[in-house]
Amino acid sequence: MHLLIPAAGTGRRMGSHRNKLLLALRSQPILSWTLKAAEASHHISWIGIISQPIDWEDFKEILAQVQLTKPVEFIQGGSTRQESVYNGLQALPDDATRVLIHDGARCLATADLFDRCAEVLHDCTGLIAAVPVKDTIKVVDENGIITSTPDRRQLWAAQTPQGFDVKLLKQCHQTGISQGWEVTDDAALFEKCGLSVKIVEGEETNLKVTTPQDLAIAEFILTSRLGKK
Ligand SMILES: Nc1ccn([C@@H]2O[C@H](COP(=O)(O)OP(=O)(O)OP(=O)(O)O)[C@@H](O)[C@H]2O)c(=O)n1
Ligand SMILES: C[C@](O)(CO)[C@H](O)COP(=O)(O)O
Repeated sequence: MHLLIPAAGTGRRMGSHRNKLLLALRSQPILSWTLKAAEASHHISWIGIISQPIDWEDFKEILAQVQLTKPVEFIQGGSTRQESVYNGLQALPDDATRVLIHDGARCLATADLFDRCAEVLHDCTGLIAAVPVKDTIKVVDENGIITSTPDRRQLWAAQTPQGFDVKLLKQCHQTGISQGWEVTDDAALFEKCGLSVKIVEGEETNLKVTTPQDLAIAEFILTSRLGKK
């Protein structure tokens, strides 16, 4: 199974002056943790890191340190996540029929989650990892007034990995470009094209490191998982 890792962001919400994936989490760059999980997955056989050339030197150092046994390629990122994934899809090897896409910033995803998604992807053309929403969610208008309270039983928080049939996802991205759609994940393109996307139970700990608070929480989760050493 081929894996694309969008890693070309800037970390604006982190307030970081560099790519946030270079920030340390338990003394190792955030991206190292994502790569270690991908390395430990039984199903992933090829990794494409979608990233900006300015980060390539640092990312190469991370690769040297993590000592991946799987083939890795750098793919130039775009100015949005959507553009970055588009570039990643064009760079996939010809034999890639299914692809998993996993944010570099979701550095706590386990190898087990990658493997469960890869297994489900044999029998469907679109899936995402997601968890049921625990909060009561309010829909609010521009005046700050609640307009509705959706039934929580139908709400799931989207995560990555997200997995797709490569040919279909390429078509959806192409349609997205021609229609001017701007989306935050690939499942949204699939949905807008009328294609079905299956939910795979994600992991509560699979947070996206977006803000300094997330980094502190990730540190806590990793320390509980690995011990204090
Ligand atoms: N042009 C972009 C923007 C984002 N990403 C990647 O998409 C994932 C999810 O994006 P996000 O957490 O929003 O990362 P940033 O764009 O770095 O953060 P921010 O939006 O706060 O600037 C990250 O792994 C990020 O590196 C990407 O590959 N290309
Ligand atoms: C793909 C994603 O991680 C799913 O939760 C997310 O949509 C990435 O974009 P965001 O704008 O940082 O939420």
